[in-house]
Amino acid sequence: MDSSSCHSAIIIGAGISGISAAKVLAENGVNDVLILEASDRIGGRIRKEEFGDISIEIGAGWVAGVGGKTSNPIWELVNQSSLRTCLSDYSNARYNIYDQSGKIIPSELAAASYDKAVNSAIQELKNQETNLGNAISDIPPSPKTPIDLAIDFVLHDFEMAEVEPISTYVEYGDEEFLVADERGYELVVYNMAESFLSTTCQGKIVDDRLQLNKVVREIIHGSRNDVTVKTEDGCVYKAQYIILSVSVGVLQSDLISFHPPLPEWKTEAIMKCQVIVYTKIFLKFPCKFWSCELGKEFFLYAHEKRGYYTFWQHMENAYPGSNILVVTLTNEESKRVESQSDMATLKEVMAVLRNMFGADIPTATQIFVPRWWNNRFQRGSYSDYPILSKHQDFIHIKAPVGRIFFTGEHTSEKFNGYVHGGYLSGIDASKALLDEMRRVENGHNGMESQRNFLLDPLIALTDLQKWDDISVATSRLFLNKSTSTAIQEAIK
Ligand SMILES: Cc1cc2nc3c(=O)[nH]c(=O)nc-3n(C[C@H](O)[C@H](O)[C@H](O)COP(=O)(O)OP(=O)(O)OC[C@H]3O[C@@H](n4cnc5c(N)ncnc54)[C@H](O)[C@@H]3O)c2cc1C
Repeated sequence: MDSSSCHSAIIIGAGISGISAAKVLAENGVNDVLILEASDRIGGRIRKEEFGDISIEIGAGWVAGVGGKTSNPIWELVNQSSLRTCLSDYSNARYNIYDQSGKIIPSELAAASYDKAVNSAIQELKNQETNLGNAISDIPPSPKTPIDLAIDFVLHDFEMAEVEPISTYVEYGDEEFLVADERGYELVVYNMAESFLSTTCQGKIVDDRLQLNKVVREIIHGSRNDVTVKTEDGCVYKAQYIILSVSVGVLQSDLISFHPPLPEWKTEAIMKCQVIVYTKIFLKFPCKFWSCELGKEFFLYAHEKRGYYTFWQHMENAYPGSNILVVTLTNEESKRVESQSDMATLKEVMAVLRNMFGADIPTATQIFVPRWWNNRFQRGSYSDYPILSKHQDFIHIKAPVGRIFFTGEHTSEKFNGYVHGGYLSGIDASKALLDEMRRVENGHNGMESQRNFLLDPLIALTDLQKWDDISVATSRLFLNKSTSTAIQEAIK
């Protein structure tokens, strides 16, 4: 498959959404798909690394949402791949809080602080809902003490479902299973890819339809018949359609330029979406010095700086005898640590651990600090929408622009931020593309198909009643004259 041919579709990105999209197309007879992936592997944010004789998950680690009435599709894929998993019970974390002198905070105090944090989060949510955010009397006091800050961090940065219902847990159940398997969580993506791409008997993918190390830099989508994609190494590809599965962090960056530029409604939706940086730092020790009793897997460190090496997990349940601890940072702390040397981070981490467990503990022999923020193919860990996000924001972030379809976890209204969100969004995007291909095949001309693409976001603008308003919207969509005439006819 050379770069001069025009493919039915090019999929940009080979994370779980790109691969699930490609699989659906292949299953529906669209076989001349080309997948362009910037890195040297598939899986994207599902990624294992060898560390201290085990496989660590530096990206997604858990199947979140298990045990409910409906089965999480990722849980099914994990089981079909026979991946070993381990139930995570966070309920005790709030009672395992160490202060800076190594004392465990009494459980009554911890429970009271937790209740206070939940109540104030609920109050804050009510304020937002009733638009009373400015009423001084209703603003809950912000946490100040180390224990309140530690609990606030866990409640908000770890999406504990006590405050508002989270679709993942409502729909699929509230259990979480850590993938603890040498083959890695990414096996799910590899198995999916191998179901439609050729592989060697050693399981290596050798199929021209997957091109690794292809960094897409430019998408030219002005033509009415095809789209042109240019990569960093100077290659040019053409396709009838594009499925763009890069993260919202990448869309917010200048890695890919669009000619003509994306319409304003699309760029607004992209820029509105928040990106969370979530960093799991792995530490290998010559021996254990922490408790491995039941209910002690997760523990917290209370410090006057919010999120300063707060959330800890030992890996003995997942990998007995591994002597590995994991500490999780988010957002500003993640960015701060990404910008310093691993040795500087090790020094900070050891000072924290010595505060908790005493001066005599051994220094870690290995450290692994993932850098999701500085990775130009990610620019963050996952999307996060404000609790009261509008349905319309999701419609816009997902809506196609001409021949470009959008997918990825950030396009999933219900499950953004999760592996299953990425997986399901890939299926959705391909189904939408297949519908469009069928419409064209059934004799609708390009104009009508274009009209369908462009009406989707218009329909979402529910306040648009009059043609005047539609005209404004069509100009925002960068329509040419003939296409806007088609829309005018369509709405008569
Ligand atoms: C640290 C961390 C922890 C997480 N923990 C969990 C968890 O426990 N449970 C859970 O359910 N989810 C978790 N997630 C979220 C989950 O990993 C993601 O939601 C999901 O993997 C996203 O898949 P995707 O296909 O949408 O995007 P990606 O996996 O990011 O795929 C996009 C692909 O596009 C490629 N790309 C980018 N730019 C270009 C370009 N210019 N040209 C070509 N290719 C490009 C990238 O290299 C990447 O392979 C976590 C994520 C992170 C980072």
